[in-house]
Amino acid sequence: MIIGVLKEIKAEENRVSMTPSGVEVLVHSGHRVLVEQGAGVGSDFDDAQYAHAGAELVSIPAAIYAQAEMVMHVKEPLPPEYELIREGQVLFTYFHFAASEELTRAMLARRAVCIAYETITDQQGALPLLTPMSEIAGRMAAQEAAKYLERGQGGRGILMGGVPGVTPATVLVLGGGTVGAEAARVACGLGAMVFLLDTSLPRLRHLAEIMPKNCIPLMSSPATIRELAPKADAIIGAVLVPGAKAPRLISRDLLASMKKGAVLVDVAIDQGGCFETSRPTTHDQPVFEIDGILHYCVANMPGAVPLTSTLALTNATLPYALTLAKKGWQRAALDDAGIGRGINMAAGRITCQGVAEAFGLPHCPLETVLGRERTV
Ligand SMILES: NC(=O)C1=CN([C@@H]2O[C@H](COP(=O)(O)OP(=O)(O)OC[C@H]3O[C@@H](n4cnc5c(N)ncnc54)[C@H](O)[C@@H]3O)[C@@H](O)[C@H]2O)C=CC1
Ligand SMILES: CC(=O)C(=O)O
Ligand SMILES: [Mg+2]
Repeated sequence: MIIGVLKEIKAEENRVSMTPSGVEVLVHSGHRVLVEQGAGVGSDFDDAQYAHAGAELVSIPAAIYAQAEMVMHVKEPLPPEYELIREGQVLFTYFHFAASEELTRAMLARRAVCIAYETITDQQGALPLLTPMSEIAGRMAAQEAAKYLERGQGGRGILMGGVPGVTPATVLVLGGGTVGAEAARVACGLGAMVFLLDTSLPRLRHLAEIMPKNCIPLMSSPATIRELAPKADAIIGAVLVPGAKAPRLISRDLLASMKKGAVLVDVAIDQGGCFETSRPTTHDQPVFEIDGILHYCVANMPGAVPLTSTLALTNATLPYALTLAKKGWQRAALDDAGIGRGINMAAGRITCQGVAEAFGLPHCPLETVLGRERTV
């Protein structure tokens, strides 16, 4: 298969979808890998390393879109790329379609095969291509909350851990999955008092066993959120219903009950955000203020730590890229239902229910598309 690795064009996105060592494995498995010149620079990989790994360096992204059967990215395609995408071309990247009707309609119109890292599942039902970036974003979320709580950054001016004799910050984490647990762990490590909310009782039981004593796992409910939000110095949004728009857990009205200079970090912004007042921001201007509350809503947080993120991402994506390249997407999806769950769109149809529901568009089961594909 011909595989394309593009340079990311989203603001301050320094990751690349494949390391030189990943390219080497793909090439040794018999595939051609076209890498855009300079694609790895932000992650400290130069063109010579990719050439040494067997990649063909290409200067124009359009030439990669024209030749590659599978294009790998980190973030979703942006408007300048839309018209380069060919019918039936496999795009393998984070899409987060439920957050963008424009992207959804554009990919449908291109009739691309969109395989979303974030909805592929493994045999335990976990999200193996989302998890490493969630680990990073979760840890970062606590760091960013600590930073923006500083007075000079616009925050309340409270130190996460306090000091002996002085109360630490109170942190409310909504969602106790990968992001939430990592955020809570780092906030606890800094010494904060942490409330970690989830709707899954088995998950709360597990969290109660593994988290430190200054973390209190609690059942999430509107009443509990209403009770804790006014006490919080920082709230971290970390909920997920895979493929679907994030549930809205903090309304604008609730902001009025919160402390001025408190910080909201909406990690779930890539699925539309779990605070009513959230809108996506970028690393060059990560925060904005509404009703005296600071909002941090960067949709590609791991892009800020590319030396960690690119390695972690390739560790997770490479086995899937190898399978897709070897078998083709149809066979791969038939053999592994978890890969099938990654296919959000194919043949001009939406095959992920959450995405279809987000915009009231028709859903077509993947089996139907595969049946059609098999007969053409
Ligand atoms: N902004 C960024 O740069 C990044 C964002 N993310 C996003 O962070 C979000 C969380 O990801 P993960 O932790 O990996 O997901 P996860 O699936 O591991 O955890 C989500 C948790 O939310 C819980 N949940 C669902 N509805 C809830 C509700 N109403 N109240 C409380 N808890 C609820 C679930 O039970 C689950 O435990 C996703 O939207 C993901 O895409 C992940 C990485 C980077
Ligand atoms: C998960 C995701 O969207 C990111 O790492 O940017
Ligand atoms: Mg997870």
